[in-house]
Amino acid sequence: MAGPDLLRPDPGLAIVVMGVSGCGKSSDANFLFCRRTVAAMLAEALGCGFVEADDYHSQTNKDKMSRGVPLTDEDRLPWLESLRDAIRDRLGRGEDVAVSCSALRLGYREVLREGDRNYKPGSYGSCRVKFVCLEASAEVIAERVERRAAEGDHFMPASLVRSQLDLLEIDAAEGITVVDATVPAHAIVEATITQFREELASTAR
Ligand SMILES: Nc1ncnc2c1ncn2[C@@H]1O[C@H](COP(=O)(O)OP(=O)(O)OP(=O)(O)O)[C@@H](O)[C@H]1O
Ligand SMILES: O=C(O)[C@H](O)[C@@H](O)[C@H](O)[C@H](O)CO
Repeated sequence: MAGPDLLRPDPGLAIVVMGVSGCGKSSDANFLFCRRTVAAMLAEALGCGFVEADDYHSQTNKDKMSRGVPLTDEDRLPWLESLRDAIRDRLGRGEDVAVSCSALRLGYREVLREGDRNYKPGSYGSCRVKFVCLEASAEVIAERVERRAAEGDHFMPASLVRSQLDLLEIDAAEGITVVDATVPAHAIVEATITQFREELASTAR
């Protein structure tokens, strides 16, 4: 007879695609003429939910960024907490979820890791919230954001790229995989699924 552990649903896994504005979290992978994010492609491949962090910003935060003023930690906290709650919701139901969020600093990622109710600060390995960081040179990022702003496609101005790059920090102890943001989005998605295959709840097996 199955023991209680076997009757419990698999715990879900949250995979956060992170990095500075313009790194390609919302890459230009065109699918049926729609712009798809790496995280959205990941969600589709896994058959799980998708959370786009930009959708969780208050209008005040968006207006501030549009004016070329970087957000402060105080501006970001309620936004990060709402993302944490969205992650907690999915993991609480035993579901996987793909998230697109800059998550530039360790402190910001710690808020998101609290989406795993069992998370103990610093136990990165056992946390059900994982991060994959897209990285490209400052020149590549600036060029992408300038082009995107010129196309009138996004509220984030190129003038904020420097502040984004200055904030980005990853602690080696976190064990975050840093991915070359100039490779095609589908390759990033495939590598990410391979990396987390064992930990994913019910999909991509
Ligand atoms: N692999 C790529 N090769 C070439 N251009 C890319 C690539 N990935 C993204 N871009 C382009 O770079 C620009 C910025 O990318 P994107 O909007 O995905 O960034 P982002 O990380 O989602 O930024 P933000 O956090 O500001 O939303 C877009 O115009 C996109 O088309
Ligand atoms: O923490 C931040 O400074 C912001 O969240 C930005 O990263 C934006 O969300 C994003 O880059 C614009 O789309």
